[in-house]
Amino acid sequence: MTILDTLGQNAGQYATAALTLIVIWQVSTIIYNLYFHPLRDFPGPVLSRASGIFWAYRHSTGVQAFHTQKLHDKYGTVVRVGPNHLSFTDPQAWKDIYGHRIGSVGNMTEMPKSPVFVRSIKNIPPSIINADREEHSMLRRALSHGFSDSSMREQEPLIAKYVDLLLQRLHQKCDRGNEPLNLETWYNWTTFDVVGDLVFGQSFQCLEKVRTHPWVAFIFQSVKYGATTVALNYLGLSPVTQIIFKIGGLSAIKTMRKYINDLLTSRLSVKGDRNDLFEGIVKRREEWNISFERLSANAFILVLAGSETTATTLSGATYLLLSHPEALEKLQEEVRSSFRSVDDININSVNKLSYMLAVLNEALRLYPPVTSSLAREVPGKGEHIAGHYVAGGTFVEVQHWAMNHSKENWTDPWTFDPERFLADSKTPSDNKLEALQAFSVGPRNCIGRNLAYAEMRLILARLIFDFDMKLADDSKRWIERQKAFPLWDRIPLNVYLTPVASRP
Ligand code: HEM
Repeated sequence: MTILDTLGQNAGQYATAALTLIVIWQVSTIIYNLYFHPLRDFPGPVLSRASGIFWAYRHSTGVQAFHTQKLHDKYGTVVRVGPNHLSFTDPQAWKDIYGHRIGSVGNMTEMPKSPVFVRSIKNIPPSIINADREEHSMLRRALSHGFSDSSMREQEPLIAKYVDLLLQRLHQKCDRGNEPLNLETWYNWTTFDVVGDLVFGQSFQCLEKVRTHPWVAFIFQSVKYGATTVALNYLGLSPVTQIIFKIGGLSAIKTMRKYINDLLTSRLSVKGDRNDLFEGIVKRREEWNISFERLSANAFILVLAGSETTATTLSGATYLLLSHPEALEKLQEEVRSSFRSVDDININSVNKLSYMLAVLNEALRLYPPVTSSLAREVPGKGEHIAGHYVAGGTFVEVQHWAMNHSKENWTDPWTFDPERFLADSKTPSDNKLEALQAFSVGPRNCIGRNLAYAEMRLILARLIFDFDMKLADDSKRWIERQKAFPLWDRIPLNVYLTPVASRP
């Protein structure tokens, strides 16, 4: 026998041994997950309890949130969606998972976010969304003034400028109701321009130039890509994620960084105070020694969080209204009887539109901008969540999509019914309104909530005041045809707009 033969034989034996070890490891993991894991008594489908691969696959293909909702329908308010992962639809879970925690394990004031879900790429500097607790509370304090009511009053003329421009463009382009317009894009351009100005001191000129800025496309690509990296990390393949990022993501990030860096440099050169969303961080830049990269990461997150979500809700509300003529009629009646002219419509006056608020809340329920993926990791030895004892190290979450469509929380959960949110509604209802927490709760909840409502009310009021709207045939079943990563992969929402003044 030659040396080569012996080597070949050995290589074959090593490969067989390695394969056998992998199979034994996989089988024992599955047996452990099913029969010995601390979560073994929680209900869920056998495949999800046995391996994380099914959750990871669904997450990366944009269908995970929909599947989890179906599991809740079948198994109840708590479901084991992965071997080490529970999803809850009991509203109490909002407080137990995301709420402030006083005197809890290890002096922790919050249940921490897991790097698996929020820091899938290690090389990208953290921002407010994924910073650790200390850095997060510093950033949050610094930003809070820019999001206060008094700041919003100062920011109103800037917001109104873009809303005016949106309306002007829609009048120019609508061809008196003969040319359908993709409102999903128009909303996105508007919210993007507004937040661009509120962060960088200049808009992305989407409305001005009637074109999508490369950032808009990049933001969504990064969200989709993020779902895949989370899925890989979920399976313990973080090193693969880092390699894929180095090969594919790095050059895209570099291109985007150039855009951000130019805008940021120009923002940092502004002399004196600018009462916008970013001023609080800019002011403390030197005192806290915040690097340019960290500033840039926070600016990116503010633009993403402040544009996508608001545009999504406006699109969802418009679609749902146009698919429910009786609700549209009520809203038209409310808006058109409340104002004599467009000059009366402002952030203060739209606050009084109670039916509009109910419409927006119902849209946030049926089409939540963040469908899922706000997972936290149970600290210490374990915690009680919605009456269940959950072992330390478990991923726990409330998924908006599942919570908002739960038959335990809502009467007719799939029906668009804004009335359920009206306090003076005479109809008896079993709706648990506290189940809707579109902006999350606790120390990491949405800091932009008031801004979002102000922007959405203003834009919707202006549209309803100026136009009659009709959904184009190609935009029927608009929600059902989309995927979520876990932000929506929105498809065009084509609408015919007829100026009210030009109606025969
Ligand atoms: C309908 C509109 C919006 C919805 C539904 C929404 C929803 C949310 C949710 C669910 C979170 C928690 C994320 C987490 O736990 O990881 C969040 C965080 C955040 N949102 Fe919003 N958001 C909206 C609009 C806005 C706007 C207009 C801004 C302004 C820039 C904004 C800025 C932020 C920021 C900075 C955070 C991180 C807060 C922190 O970690 O302390 N959001 N948002």
